[in-house]
Amino acid sequence: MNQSQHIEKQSVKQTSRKLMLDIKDLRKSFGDTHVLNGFNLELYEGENLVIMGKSGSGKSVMIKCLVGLMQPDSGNIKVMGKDIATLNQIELDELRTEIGFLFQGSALYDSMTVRENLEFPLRRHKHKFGTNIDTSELVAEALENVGLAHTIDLMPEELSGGMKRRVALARTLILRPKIILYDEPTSGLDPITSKEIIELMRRIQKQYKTSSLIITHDVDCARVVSERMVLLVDGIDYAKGTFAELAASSDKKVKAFFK
Ligand SMILES: Nc1ncnc2c1ncn2[C@@H]1O[C@H](COP(=O)(O)OP(=O)(O)OP(=O)(O)O)[C@@H](O)[C@H]1O
Repeated sequence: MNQSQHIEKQSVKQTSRKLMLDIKDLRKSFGDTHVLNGFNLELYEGENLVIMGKSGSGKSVMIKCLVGLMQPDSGNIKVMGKDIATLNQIELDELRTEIGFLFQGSALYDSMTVRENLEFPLRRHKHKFGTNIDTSELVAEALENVGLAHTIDLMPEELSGGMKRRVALARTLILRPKIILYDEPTSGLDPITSKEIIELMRRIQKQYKTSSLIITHDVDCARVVSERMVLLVDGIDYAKGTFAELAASSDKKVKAFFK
């Protein structure tokens, strides 16, 4: 039993929905630094779940454990029902193809056109689509979905910051992931471009029915995009609930996120 003060008056009934991610009692320390002290998280099918935590609170460590890049000290992680600790490398790689990443540094390859940037993951994951796939059709469709069909033959240097982020999202979507992990999707963007990216994330989630885990410091992004939120404080899931529920909390540590 951890000492978290869950705020769980969730209006949406989650029990009947499929669990895409299920993290239980995750613990990870580096020497004397206890980063995760019993962190729990559930991501349901089709949901947008936002995680907020101060810088250095362990969000990246949690994501690394989640995708099998870091070994937790203890705890249990299930991705679409599969306990990742029991998977061999091939099974883990296969499971990772179901997860799309949009990280802060999801840079495009500068020496490749937009088209080539999008074809790249398709070539790497050919087995998922079969050998007869029409890559040009998939690339065109993915770009269309982020409103950038006209950029297909441009080089990344010819795109604005917001356009690059949208192309990176198209590159993630082209593999049809069931889960998308977003790490600070709006960082470094001006408010208007941030808003466009947030709108796009919402639209994509509806259109593709993906389940999304979104790490952000951006309160506006959290308000617009989240159905539920988890606050990571002191290495635990300190508070959970909708944006409105958490924003109305009188708890000092929760309030600090909404100032
Ligand atoms: N490989 C590692 N070895 C030692 N300490 C580490 C390692 N990885 C992370 N840490 C420590 O774990 C803590 C959490 O780091 P983490 O990168 O997960 O924070 P974060 O919440 O993602 O921060 P930010 O919002 O700034 O990206 C930090 O104190 C960091 O120094």
